[in-house]
Amino acid sequence: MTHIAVDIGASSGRLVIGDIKNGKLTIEEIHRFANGFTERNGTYYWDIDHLLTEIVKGLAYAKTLGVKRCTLGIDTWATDYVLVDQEGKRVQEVIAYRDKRTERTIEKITKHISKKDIYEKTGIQFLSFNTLYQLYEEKKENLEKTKMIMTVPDYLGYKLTGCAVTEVTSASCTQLLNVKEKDFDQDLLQLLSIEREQFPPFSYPGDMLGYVRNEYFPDYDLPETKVIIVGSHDTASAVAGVPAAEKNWAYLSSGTWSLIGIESDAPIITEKSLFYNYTNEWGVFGTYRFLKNIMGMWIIQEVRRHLTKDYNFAQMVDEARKAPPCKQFINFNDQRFFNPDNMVEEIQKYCRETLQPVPQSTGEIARCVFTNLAILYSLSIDEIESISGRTIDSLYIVGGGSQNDFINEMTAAVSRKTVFAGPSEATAVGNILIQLIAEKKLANLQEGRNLVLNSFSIKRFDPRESGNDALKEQFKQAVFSWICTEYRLHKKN
Ligand SMILES: Nc1ncnc2c1ncn2[C@@H]1O[C@H](COP(=O)(O)OP(=O)(O)O)[C@@H](O)[C@H]1O
Ligand SMILES: C[C@H](O)[C@H](O)[C@@H](O)C(=O)COP(=O)(O)O
Ligand SMILES: [Mg+2]
Repeated sequence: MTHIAVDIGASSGRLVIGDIKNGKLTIEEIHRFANGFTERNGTYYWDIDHLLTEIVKGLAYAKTLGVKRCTLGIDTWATDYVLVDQEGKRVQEVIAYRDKRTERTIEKITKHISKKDIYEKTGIQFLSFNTLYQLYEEKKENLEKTKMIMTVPDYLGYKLTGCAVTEVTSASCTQLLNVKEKDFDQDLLQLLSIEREQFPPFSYPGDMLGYVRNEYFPDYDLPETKVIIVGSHDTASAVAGVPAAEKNWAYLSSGTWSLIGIESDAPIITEKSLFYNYTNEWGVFGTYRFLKNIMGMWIIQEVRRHLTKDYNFAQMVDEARKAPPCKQFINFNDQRFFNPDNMVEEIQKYCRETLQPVPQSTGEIARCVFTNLAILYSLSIDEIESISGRTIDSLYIVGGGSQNDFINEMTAAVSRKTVFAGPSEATAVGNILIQLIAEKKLANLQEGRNLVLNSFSIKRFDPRESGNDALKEQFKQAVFSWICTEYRLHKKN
């Protein structure tokens, strides 16, 4: 039996075939496609039909490779949802989380229920685009027409199999689940005038969803495909794919977003975790992903989009290395960087406002982005250690961003932690691990993680290496200018 992962992030999607051969986990990307949102009449939308078509195309291609039977797992980004009416049709197109409709919604909702109460109920970080806030802004007539509210990965599974579920790792990111009651929180649903029954029954990683209904796709010759529920939230699958063998490790799922955190057997919901805005997204097999969203490679993706010359990401790293040491601190988690019209101009404007040198060249801007992301990662590790009481010995960076050795080196240098980088397709790898466990080819997740460690080349960055001394000097400069920046910002306000 072949196993295929569908991993769709904000910038790209891919189908990856995986299996265990000669004691190693082998993966092969068989189909990759672009993802992204477009603006129509002032609203940002995903193209969900495009994503479904690309999944089916990838399955048809697998058939041409000789795959007659397979299992399939689907993971995507979280928080966005699909409204499905009585006939099984979409009530409206799928709005993207970077849409501006929820810019002020947290303020509106916290007039009815405090942040402290919401956090104590859900343990979920406050992101302006959480499903709770999106549904608050949803047109009432749309919700009245809605029979089922589904997250994006659950909707894709439904369109393939006809089976409707609410997978818990993705559902937890809605900020609607009561972490003690392990179900949707009635107070929050009431605030939205939504019934619990509008969400399909829960499903859990390792459950079987159903078979792809080939009759739904008469134009394609598809393998017999059994869909298995994985960590439907891509970050849940990414964490599952982290090749950690020892204890006291943290992860950084580095893609469009940087998700940095630890795996916990219980939620961590304290005054401090609320203050630093950490979340307790549900993980696979009853774990919790205690983590924080950092703006991530979105920043460099948007910088790249506004450059006059076309660079690939490896070239941007080369340009950064050639540039002089970074002389400015930018808190890229500032909401102004969430979806500005022009990221290059926004970065330069921030530096002017905070009386810092303004980066001009591609290399200067790229170095500024990478340097400041590494600082934010290192600060987060400090926060995680302080909140959890754990000592973090190593940071596993996985996802596309794990290929950025400039950031890997810098993060090791300033965090003083050993950094392991890879696999870049950890999300797809974790997705496949869960399928292998469901198919009894692996006993448990640790066996899977050990297999990943022994199957992929994982780079190691030691904080004590001499090459990092120069970096530490740069960081002293950057952190000093950050302190000055924060002071200037507060003085200004
Ligand atoms: N060769 C590379 N060198 C450095 N960074 C890279 C490279 N390839 C990809 N990246 C980084 O990985 C990011 C995409 O990561 P990925 O995990 O595929 O994102 P997502 O899942 O959000 O679509 C890119 O935005 C880029 O910053
Ligand atoms: C909006 C959420 O925070 C987002 O889903 C994030 O958790 C995530 O899934 C990031 O995935 P990418 O692969 O797009 O970085
Ligand atoms: Mg991703």
